[in-house]
Order: sequence, then C-alpha cells, then structure tokens
Amino acid sequence: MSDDKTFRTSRLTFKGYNNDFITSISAPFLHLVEGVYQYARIDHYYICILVTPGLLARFSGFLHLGLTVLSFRCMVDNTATWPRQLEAKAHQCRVTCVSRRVKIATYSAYAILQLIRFGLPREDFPFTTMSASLNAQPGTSSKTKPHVIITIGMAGAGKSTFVQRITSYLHSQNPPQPPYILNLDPAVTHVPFEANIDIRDTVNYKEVMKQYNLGPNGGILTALNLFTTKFDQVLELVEKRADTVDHIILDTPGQIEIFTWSASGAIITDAVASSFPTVVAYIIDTPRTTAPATFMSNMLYACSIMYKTKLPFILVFNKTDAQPHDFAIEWMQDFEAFQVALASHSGSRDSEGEPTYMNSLMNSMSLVLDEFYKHLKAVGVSSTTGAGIKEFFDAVEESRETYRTEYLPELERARAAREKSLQDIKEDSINRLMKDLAVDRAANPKAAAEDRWASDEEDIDDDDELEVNLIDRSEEPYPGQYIDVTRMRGHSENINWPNPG
Ligand SMILES: Nc1nc2c(ncn2[C@@H]2O[C@H](COP(=O)(O)OP(=O)(O)OP(=O)(O)O)[C@@H](O)[C@H]2O)c(=O)[nH]1
Repeated sequence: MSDDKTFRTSRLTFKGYNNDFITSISAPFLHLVEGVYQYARIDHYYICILVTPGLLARFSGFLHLGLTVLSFRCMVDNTATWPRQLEAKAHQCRVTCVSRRVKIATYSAYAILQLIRFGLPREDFPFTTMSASLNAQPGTSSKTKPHVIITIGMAGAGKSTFVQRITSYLHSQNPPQPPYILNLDPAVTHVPFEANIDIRDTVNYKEVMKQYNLGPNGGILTALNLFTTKFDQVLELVEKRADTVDHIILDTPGQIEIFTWSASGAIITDAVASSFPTVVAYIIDTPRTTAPATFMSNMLYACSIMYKTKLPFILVFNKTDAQPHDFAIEWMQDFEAFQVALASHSGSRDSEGEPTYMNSLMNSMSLVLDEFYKHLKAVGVSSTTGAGIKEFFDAVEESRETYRTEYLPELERARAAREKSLQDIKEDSINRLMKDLAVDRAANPKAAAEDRWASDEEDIDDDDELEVNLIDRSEEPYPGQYIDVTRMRGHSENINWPNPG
C-alpha cells in the first residue's frame, strides 16, 4: 500500500493509511496516548493500540475521521482501580471483546476517542501527560515537573558538600522545598545529607569487590551497573514523588569517569533526562584550578561531558571562600587574558625561550573552547558558607528553557531516527519472510489453508505468556539476580551476585 504510514510514540505503535488521518488526529491523539503510556508504566498497564481506517461506525460517529481501533493488548493487574467514570463510558462501547484483557484495553482506547470527540476537559481524564506537565507554566494550576540536578565532578571537588548545601538552601525557603535526593556513590562512607534513595542500600560495594574479585574502581562500576538494572524501579519511585517535590538531586561517584563514561551512567542520565527537565552541575575545585593547564584540563573534561549528555550545563566553581573564581570567568570571557596567564606561567618556555609544546597546544585548545564557553553558565559558590547558591538556582531555572528548546527536540530526533532504523529492519525481514512464503506456497499450495488461524480462537495463551515474562522480571526474578532498590540498608551482606560474563 503506497500511502501506508506507520508512526510511533514511546511504546505505542499506530498505523494510519492516509495523510488526513495523520494531520487531523495524530497530534491530539498521540498527545493523549502519551499520557496513557505514562500512566500505564506506573500502574503496570501495558497497552499497544493499532489504528486503521474504516469500520468504526460503532465508535459513535467517529467514523468521519476514518479511524478504527483494530486491536489492542493490555495487561492489568488491578482493574479495581479503574476509574468509575471511565467504566461508565466504556460500557457504551460495542466492540466485541475476545478476552477480559482486550476488553479493558478497549475501554481505555474508547475513552481516548471519546475525549477527542467531545473535547472533555483534561481533569476528566485520569491520565496525566508528560508533555502537558513539562509545558505547564508557573502560576497555572498544573505543577511543573521537578527539575533534576545531576552533580558531577572530580574526587574532592566538593560534590557531597554542595548537595548538602543546596539541600539546606531549599529547606530554608518559604515554604520549604525539600528535594528528593539520590546517592549514586556506592563507595562513600558518609554523606552529609539524608538521601531518599541510596545505592548503598541496594548494593554492597565491598561484597561486589569480593565476589567479582575487583579493585575499588571496578567494584564501584559493577555496583553502579547492578543498580542500573533496577533503575526503572527507582524511576517509578521518583515519579510517584514528582507532584510533591520541585528538585531531584543526583550525587554521583567521585571517580568521575565511572559515571560519565560508563553505560550505566549514560542509562541513568538518559532515563532521568527523558522524564524530567535535567541539568548537569559540573563541580570544580576552584583553588585547584588556578594553573592554566589544570583549568584547561577541567574545561576539556566539562566540554566532553556536555557534548556527551547534550544536557544544559552549569559550571559550578566551588570553594570560592578559599579562592574567588573571578580569574576563571575572565579566562572564559577573554581569550587574550588566558594567553597572558599561560605565557607567564612557569614552564611555558623551553631552554631556548620558545613556547613549549604543551603551551602551544593549550593556546590552540583555548581557541576551540571559546565556542564551548558560549554555551555555558558559570557560577561561583561556596558550599561551606552558602555564598552563590541563589545564583546557582537562578541558573538552574534558566536551564529549564534550554532543556525544552534544545534537549527535547534533539531527543525526539534521536527517537525518530532509532524508530526508523528499527522499522527498516522489520520491513526488511517481513519482505524476506513474504518471499520465503511465496516460494513455500508455490511448492505446497494446501499448506496455507491448514495453518490458518480460527477467528474464534482465544489468544489468551499468547497474552499469558507475555504477562508471565513481564511479571517474572519485576516480581519473581531469578534467584540471586534480584536487587530490591527499596530494601533497607544492611540486608545485602549475603547476596550471590550474578556472574558478569
Ligand atoms: N573551603 C571549602 N571547602 C570545601 C567546600 N566544599 C567542600 N569542601 C571540602 O572539600 C572536601 C571534599 O568535599 P566532598 O564534598 O567530600 O567532595 P566530593 O566531591 O563529594 O568528594 P568524593 O566523594 O571523593 O567525590 C571536604 O574536606 C570539604 O570540607 C567549600 O565550599 N569551601
């Protein structure tokens, strides 16, 4: 079919057959369904809706849009919570239901269709939409999404002290705005704040080192990897608190590369950034950055993290009580000032008075970094005295707009590209399958009739299989592999960790 169009959002797949359908209905429909997806994820609903044209006279006049809800699959573990209002509407639905699960999915699909048709107010709809809450403005009734602050920095830069300081700043607001804190450093012995979720409650880092025969860095990395396997549960916990908190703070391991260059660091960052407005706070130890070479290395590191995460980025020059950060701002804004500092620094010239190789390299690098500095916000803070913390939060607020205008479109583009490549692979394998079938049919014309699926057959077995798989993973995991993120500290001593191979 030449005008066949397939498009997706999140886990949902839609199939439309003409452009009218796509232009007239896709935007509001997808918008609402995105909300269902989100609701579904939180409360264990897994819904897939396929939409095709024609046939839908039974959906009360919706036919003019040429839309049919053809089939859906849904798994529900507690239908008792299904909103009464939705039940009432759903009973008007005359679609023949082949199983209880499909019936429930039918209800949800029907509710969406009704919503579009009658333009019911959003409050009548039980599902919240991610994009709606992201776009919500301060002052309107719907609360804005909490802002995620990921603190990253070299060991000893003051990340934990900084998290403690911004936490106490938020507590001191009127009214207090206690943040939701995640500690992702499994090796830290003491944190100066009360973390809501602490990786140490889940994974015993020393036990991991022992069982896997690893050194300290390998132990931290493996502990983070194990924790990441359960990060969907962490996200669920965070999402449940999203209505009551304004800030979610992530404190990361001091071994910076373990978080910034590992798969688990990327998964955690991408997972939170696709659910909440997110900003990276890169903490710099200002007194240790006064040498041009150290400053340059720090900036290069920051630059690599920014381009890797593509998230809004704030340079936080910490410990300004010990060393004001003016020199750094000057070097960032005035290329020549940095050149002068570089030239005057000892070791910048060799025995013959020529600039050293390192000096020339840093000179050229500073030109490259000039472009990077333009995309940055820099603030000076003292986690000890609390100076500059307000300016930091101003920068966080400003970054919300950058997230919306730059990160989200980029995320959408990446998603679309991934979906397209998956679709191409699928189409390719379907084409090959069809070719094989044609050859088969030519060889044995009667086989197709024997294999045909009887329409009155229940497809319940398929559903059950799917359900068991999903429940197995989240509720009855394989022995020794389960990490309960909610478990209390001190219970993880005798865990048999899975073999990484
Ligand atoms: N003078 C001064 N010292 C600070 C400041 N912030 C942190 N420190 C000190 O810096 C040291 C390291 O602070 P931490 O908060 O443990 O640093 P971290 O980055 O979390 O360290 P890791 O956990 O190893 O990654 C501690 O001795 C803090 O007291 C500050 O604003 N001013």
